[in-house]
Amino acid sequence: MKRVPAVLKNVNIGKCTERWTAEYLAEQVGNQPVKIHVSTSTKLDFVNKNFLYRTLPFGELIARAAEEKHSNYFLDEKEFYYMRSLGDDPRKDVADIRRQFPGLAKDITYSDIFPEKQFFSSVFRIASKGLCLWTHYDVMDNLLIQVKGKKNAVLFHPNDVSYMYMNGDKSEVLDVENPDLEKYPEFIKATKYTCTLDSGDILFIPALWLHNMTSLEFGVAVNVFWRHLEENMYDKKDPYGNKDPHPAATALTFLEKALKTLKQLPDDYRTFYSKRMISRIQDTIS
Ligand SMILES: O=C(O)CCC(=O)C(=O)O
Ligand SMILES: [Fe+2]
Repeated sequence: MKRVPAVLKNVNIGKCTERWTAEYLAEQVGNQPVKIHVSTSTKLDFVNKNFLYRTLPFGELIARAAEEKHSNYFLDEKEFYYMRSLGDDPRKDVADIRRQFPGLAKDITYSDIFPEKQFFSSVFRIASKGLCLWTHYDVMDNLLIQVKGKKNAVLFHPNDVSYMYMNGDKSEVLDVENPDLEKYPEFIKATKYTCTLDSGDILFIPALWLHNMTSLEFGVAVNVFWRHLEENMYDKKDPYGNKDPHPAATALTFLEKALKTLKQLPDDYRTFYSKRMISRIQDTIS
């Protein structure tokens, strides 16, 4: 399989496309508590933390995420909601819709695009209309199944990562449509790939491709992550599927150590040796 992003249309994903109305979801799942992000802004900002973590009964979350003005709210009658499902023990376990939402899992079939033994997690996602999740990368290959609601997706090739002002797995450029180019001048060099997903569409997001999503309508999605590399490459304690593969994580730690070590030198020497290091790294890039 060619590992480039693609939108798959007209794939049979089961009964979910007809069944998953807000009412049906609430009825099937009931009132089990779910962790959510709540914000008065549509653009979640992980730098300035413009959102709260809260817990709601699932039925209540669905009702609120499907409406635009709320009579019950945390911050404001027009607040926005985002749910990303978690594992049984969120610090250790990965999300698996078959375990946390068995009443819904029966309605969705993901195609046999990868062998079950490479399965990593399946994440149930609910979003208010308008909500935009920050640009980030995941370390697994991913099928994002947009069951209900239109969604805009923006993707960037992994080779553009140096223009993305990364902070761990997230980009500090929060508004990729109107970026602050004084603060992020290199971002202009990044190529944006965009698409709109309709209800029932599937987006293939290969590992390391940066992406962000904006829900144009109340959105219900399930995404499935699976391993592309050998199992032993991945961090065993990675509930979100965003920890860098072992060799990458180790190399990044060495780099931080190297930078700290160079600090012992006066500026002109540090610059000289930094440039030598950059040349060595440059040589390894294919
Ligand atoms: O659809 C979303 O809200 C985010 C999806 C995402 O980041 C993913 O599937 O990896
Ligand atoms: Fe993602």
